[in-house]
Amino acid sequence: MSKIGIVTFPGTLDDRDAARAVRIAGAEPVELWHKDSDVKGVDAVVLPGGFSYGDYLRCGAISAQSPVMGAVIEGAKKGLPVLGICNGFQILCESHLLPGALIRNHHQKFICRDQALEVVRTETAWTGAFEKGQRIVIPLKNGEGNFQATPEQLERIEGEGQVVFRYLDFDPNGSMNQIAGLCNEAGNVVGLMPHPEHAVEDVFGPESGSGTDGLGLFKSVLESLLG
Ligand SMILES: NC(=O)CC[C@H](N)C(=O)O
Repeated sequence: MSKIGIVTFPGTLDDRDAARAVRIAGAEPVELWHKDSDVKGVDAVVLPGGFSYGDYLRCGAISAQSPVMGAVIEGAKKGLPVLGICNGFQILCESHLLPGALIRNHHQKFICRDQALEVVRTETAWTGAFEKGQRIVIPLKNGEGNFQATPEQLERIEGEGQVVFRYLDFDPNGSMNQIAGLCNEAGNVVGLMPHPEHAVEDVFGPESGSGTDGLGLFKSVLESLLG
């Protein structure tokens, strides 16, 4: 059975839901702690959402310097699949595994809603089980989800096809080009602001969409690990 590491930083909130999503998808979750200096031989890593280090300095900035991130960065460069969800996406940008930055929502408020997304890119370790252009609905909950990049970075992101998800119907935070999620050039590292781990069971998932649209990310990585 594939093993997926879930990293807990001080202030992480969604590690248990991420572990549950991994289990429902059919893999074994492995607890990783921010002080770990290796990733215990896992097949993939999830950086879950939350408020690591109380969002001090900038969301994800302190976590990006933790020992475990040294190992995650090293693994990611060799092709280890890594998924950053919300605060995890912020950590990936702060670690420079993904380009750009997440800043305060343009309306300056924390937002919590079921959000429609377009799956723009399916050639990644985490989205292969979706159809290109598929519409999915998963929860979104953050204060700093506004994706910004320099004009050169944005041109490169769009030119290389690194946009994985875009917001549909409603602009929740002012992100450039409605970008909700990105991948690195190789496609093994994916970060997104909305929370797929909260849409993996009928009874708890959003009322619109299938309710379990988030499961596709976790199923996708297992398929990609099988090759
Ligand atoms: N749900 C989350 O992971 C929130 C991330 C971060 N603390 C923010 O508010 O933007």
